[in-house]
Amino acid sequence: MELQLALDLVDIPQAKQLVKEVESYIDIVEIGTPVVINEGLRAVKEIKEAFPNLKVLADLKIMDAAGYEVMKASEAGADIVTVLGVSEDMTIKGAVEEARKQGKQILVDMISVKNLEKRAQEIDALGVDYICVHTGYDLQAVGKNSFDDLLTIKRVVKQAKTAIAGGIKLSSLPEVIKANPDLVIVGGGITGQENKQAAAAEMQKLIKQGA
Ligand SMILES: O=C([C@H](O)CO)[C@H](O)[C@H](O)COP(=O)(O)O
Repeated sequence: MELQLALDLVDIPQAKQLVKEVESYIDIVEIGTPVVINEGLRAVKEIKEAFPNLKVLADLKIMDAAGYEVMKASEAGADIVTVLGVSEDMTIKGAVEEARKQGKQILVDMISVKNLEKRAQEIDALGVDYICVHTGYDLQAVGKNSFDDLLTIKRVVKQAKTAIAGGIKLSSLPEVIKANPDLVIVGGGITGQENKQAAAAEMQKLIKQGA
């Protein structure tokens, strides 16, 4: 099980400082959608250059023109690029095709997917690398989480790795670990803590011990 740090509400210098603090405790650093909106793919490039040993995920949440966008994110240094599960199969196929050409990976974000069980099976058959259940900020604000959704994809996904994102904190991490996803994505659960290094270290410890 891997740990991904999601960076959403920072600029590039703050992102570098944050990653420096926690780099020994994480496997993947996510350049979050708001960072890409504010800073562009330059943020992906600068973080990959500064931390070549970490995998970098570009959270583009692609909805169309995936081949082109995966190509641009790959050129910037992304190892993994996100595409939305609600997009057309053609879009997801285009993303996978380009990722294969570039030697990169695709994570499909299932945010806002209505029939999760059916769509997860369809997307799994398209050859993506990760399928991720995700409760975004707007639903987190009304108390939702993706723990049941994780159990659903764990049951039906056969090829892809499984991932979970959205509001995961140290207190809820043991419940997530019990469901055994391949990837746990944490933003505010680390970046919102006073001692970010301690939070990341504790999360890595729980993940390594399996609870
Ligand atoms: O993808 C995300 C969100 O849509 C904003 O871009 C976050 O990176 C993801 O939710 C993880 O962050 P936390 O919810 O703060 O753990």
